[in-house]
Amino acid sequence: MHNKKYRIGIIGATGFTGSELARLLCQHPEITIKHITSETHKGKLFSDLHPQFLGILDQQLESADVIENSEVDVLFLALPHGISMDFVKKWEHKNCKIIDLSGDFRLSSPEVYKSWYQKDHVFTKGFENAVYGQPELFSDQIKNSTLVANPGCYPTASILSLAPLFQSGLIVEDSVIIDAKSGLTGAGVKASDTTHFSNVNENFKAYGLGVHRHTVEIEEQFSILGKQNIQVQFTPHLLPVDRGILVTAYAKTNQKLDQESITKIYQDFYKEKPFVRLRKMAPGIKDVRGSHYCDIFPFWDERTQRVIVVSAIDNLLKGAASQAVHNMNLMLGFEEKTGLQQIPLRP
Ligand SMILES: NC(=O)C1=CN([C@@H]2O[C@H](COP(=O)(O)OP(=O)(O)OC[C@H]3O[C@@H](n4cnc5c(N)ncnc54)[C@H](OP(=O)(O)O)[C@@H]3O)[C@@H](O)[C@H]2O)C=CC1
Ligand SMILES: CC(=O)N[C@@H](CCC(=O)OP(=O)(O)O)C(=O)O
Repeated sequence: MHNKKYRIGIIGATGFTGSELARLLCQHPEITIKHITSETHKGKLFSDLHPQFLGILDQQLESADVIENSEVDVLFLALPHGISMDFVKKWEHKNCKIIDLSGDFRLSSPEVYKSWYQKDHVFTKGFENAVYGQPELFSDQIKNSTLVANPGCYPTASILSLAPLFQSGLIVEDSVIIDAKSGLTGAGVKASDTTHFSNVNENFKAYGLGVHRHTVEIEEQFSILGKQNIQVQFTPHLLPVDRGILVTAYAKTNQKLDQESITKIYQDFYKEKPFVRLRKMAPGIKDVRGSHYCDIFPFWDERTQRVIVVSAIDNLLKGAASQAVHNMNLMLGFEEKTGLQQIPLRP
């Protein structure tokens, strides 16, 4: 393992996405994990915190400060938004590629960031070279980038659900409604009232109505694809399951379509995208659980003359960690599927 070529650091390895990154990267043939960090648990072994790694990754957790003078080829930031930007700033002059899993560099400007995250950005220069890391849309830019802003989980499922229709110019601009549901790991490893067992178990509720920060992330990407300013109605919901996101997206089109034509548009758009699978019926979250796949079913409703697209991802993988590894593969010039061919875990 130690003669592998590329050295990796994971900052924030104790969180949900950080430990998923470690799981994927342990099995990646081209890299070696040089550093994994934690502030709260520094000094402990990773496998003491996460027993599933016993005998596989018994590496010591270090403080992020300690590794500042070390050399790595790729640094993954699996940190809360508002904190990642400090690290990007600190590592600016290092000769290493950064993949940030937070929302700190996903938006178009520090001003947009401030209005949706209610926080001043401390590293506005980062917006000049950050690339939005959606491999199905921006693989050429990702290949040449040094700072990738890994997309959010809801945005990944939402953007992939309607991208082919926006790109084809077929969507009526103010008609999009995105109804999204996420498993609990989307809320991070720290327990809260929202994630308390009795508040979640056998419950199901909407949150963030009209104000969720992923709304603007989705709108900005649709605006790029559709070449006009797009607004969407986006409502997230909390599902009482560990992992998974299901998006149901509704839109009006400016031309009459039918099932055959809509299927063809999606087949053409995703024909060389190995991790988007087009389905013949609506997918469920278990169909993609534990994998890097995004399953999509585009449906034309002849009666209402509306398109309904259902997409499913694993929020911790295609919505975060495996998407970050996909971006790393592109940035380092590996075959894009390397280390990412896990078969979904059912039942
Ligand atoms: N969960 C999900 O489904 C998704 C998450 N994301 C994004 O990915 C990022 C990580 O998410 P997730 O893994 O869920 O988050 P978690 O809350 O599970 O983990 C975050 C980790 O960051 C570390 N951390 C917190 N504060 C600091 C700090 N001040 N300095 C250094 N380290 C710190 C903590 O480790 P320690 O206390 O050990 O130092 C913690 O384990 C977030 O920005 C999130 O929004 C994106 C898409 C999906
Ligand atoms: C279920 C749940 O709480 N999900 C999180 C989003 C997941 C996430 O971490 O997204 P970012 O990377 O953009 O922060 C939320 O709604 O805030």
